[in-house]
Amino acid sequence: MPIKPFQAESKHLLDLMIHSIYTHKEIFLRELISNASDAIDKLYYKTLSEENTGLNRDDFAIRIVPDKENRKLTISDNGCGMTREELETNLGTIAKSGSLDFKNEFEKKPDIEIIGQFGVGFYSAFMVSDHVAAVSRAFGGDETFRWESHGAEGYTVEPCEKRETCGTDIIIDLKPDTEDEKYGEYLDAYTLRSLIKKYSDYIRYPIRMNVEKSRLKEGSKDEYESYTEEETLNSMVPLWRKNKNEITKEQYHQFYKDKFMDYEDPARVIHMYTEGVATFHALMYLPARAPYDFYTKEYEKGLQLYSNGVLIMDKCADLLPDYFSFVRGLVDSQDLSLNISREMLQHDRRLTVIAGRVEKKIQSELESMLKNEREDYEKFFRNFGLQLKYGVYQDFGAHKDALKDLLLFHTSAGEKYSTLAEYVARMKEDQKYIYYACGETVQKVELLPQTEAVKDHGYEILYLTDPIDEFAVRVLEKYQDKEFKSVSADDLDLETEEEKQEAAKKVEENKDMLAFLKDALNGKVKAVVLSNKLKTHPVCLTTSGAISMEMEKVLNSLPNAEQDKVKAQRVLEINANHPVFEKLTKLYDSDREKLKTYASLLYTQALLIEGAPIDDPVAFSNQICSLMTE
Ligand SMILES: Nc1ncnc2c1ncn2[C@@H]1O[C@H](COP(=O)(O)OP(=O)(O)OP(=O)(O)O)[C@@H](O)[C@H]1O
Repeated sequence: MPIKPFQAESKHLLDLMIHSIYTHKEIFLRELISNASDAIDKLYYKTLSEENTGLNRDDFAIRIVPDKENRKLTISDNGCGMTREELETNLGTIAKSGSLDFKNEFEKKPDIEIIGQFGVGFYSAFMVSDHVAAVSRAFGGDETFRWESHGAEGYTVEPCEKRETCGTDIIIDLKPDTEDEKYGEYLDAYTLRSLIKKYSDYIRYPIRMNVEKSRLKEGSKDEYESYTEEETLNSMVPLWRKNKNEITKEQYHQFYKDKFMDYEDPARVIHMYTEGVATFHALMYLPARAPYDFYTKEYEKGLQLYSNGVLIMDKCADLLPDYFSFVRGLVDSQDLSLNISREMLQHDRRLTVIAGRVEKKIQSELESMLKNEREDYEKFFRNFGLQLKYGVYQDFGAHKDALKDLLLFHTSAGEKYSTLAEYVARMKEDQKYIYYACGETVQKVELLPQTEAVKDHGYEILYLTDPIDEFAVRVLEKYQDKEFKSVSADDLDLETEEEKQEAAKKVEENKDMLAFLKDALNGKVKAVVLSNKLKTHPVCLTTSGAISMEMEKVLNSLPNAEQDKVKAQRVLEINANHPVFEKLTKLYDSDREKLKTYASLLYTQALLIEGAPIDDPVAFSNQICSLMTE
């Protein structure tokens, strides 16, 4: 029999398994049992959709056969089985949808993380064995084939003695025991039983094993005899259908990690049962960190949908609003028909009711987390807060009321995150607005000259550092009747009447020079004005109209922004109390050519402070140099 080589990725993975120092080798059993259960599931679907399959749900089972004498462990199922071709493609290659991601991640991680993250499936058998065989007969097929491999060099497939029913036996020869690893333990009934309880208790088909027992000999009072009896080792009740108080935290977490391929425990478990218009169980999780593809187009949101314990859809997107797309989990309802099509499902009123309940539950869990486990919530928010902010903005603000209290912001008050309610509670008595300032990072926003006057009044400022933030705040408009106001707005309303009059006087006195500066800037700004925001800095840029500088940056960075670039209407503000201003007024009287250069310099400086691109960096540098050499 010629040995066929494994596909490159498979070989890589196999090598990893064979030389694994992974401490949880026992998971091989879970992986093989879950494959067996998947294979039965596939066949079970057939019994639902096709008539006269001759199959009966009660006949389905997984069998574990330990053979101590020959150091073999067999995991058998009477599921769909595999044809010769399927044995080759399924076991000779990594055909999983995640294989590409696997390839990319492969190089970077130690084996522990790979094993945990990808649920390496069938090949995990090679962690405990040097020789693995799969004997399989496909449903509807007449022949049985034997796939076998001694490891990374390749595998063979050949016909063999016919199995009685369709299904697969995975036969593994356990490695010899070493000082550190007692592979023989996997033949021990006690070990097998506890591993199955630990990892595979919720498998929906019975996992059976012949167990040695002893009993009093008939007619005897003290003589015992041993006998074997087949026992079902798993309780079969899906975890989500059990009572909360019967489930340990570890079980919840293990279930999550197995099912959703995460190697970290989840941040939170949400388990609910509802009766009434829609009766359903839901088991949902907040991941501890955003999946690597979460903020990409590839990420698909959705909950698994079960009808009475049978999976009918893997990612039912209609069950989750976009702003909760990070939630992983499942919904199981007896009200939904097994054969319901995707199209029909979308219009199913019960599904809408379920989605509504699920959404409310997630919201209230997040609220309670924010209130009672602040640190956890902040960690959650760092991962997924962006999604909530998109939610506020989405659909013209339709969901803003549900989400506004879940938002956190950095503020000028210190390092801690703040909710809007906390900000408002701290507002000074005479403070009319919720002030905000935008920039790339907290450090950069902190340095913005525009924040000077607001801070000078002792008012706190929200620091908006994500591109979506300002859009979200604009959609919110108000919080507890307090309007949001950008520190760059021209109507900050911070001055007293007296200060206002004085400012108006100064504007009047300098209006010709301001008009000259504006002209000198050649259409780059809508106006040049005397600032009411600056204390120590000479200039800053603000905007008039709906588009701010930050929004200009965001909108122009969108993929389709190439043709119609958005431009904020810029206003150059000058600090009349700064020595530079005095210089400007002098130049207005003595050297207007030079004043033009100064106007250009000040404008470029303001752009730099704002983190906006400057038109001509070389000209700017030349201007500075000629000033230096004057
Ligand atoms: N007992 C079995 N009966 C029928 N097909 C099987 C059985 N075990 C494995 N297979 C087939 O081999 C394929 C590869 O199995 P493997 O465990 O490596 O990956 P997977 O089950 O697809 O993914 P994962 O285990 O990571 O969820 C399966 O997708 C399935 O088609």
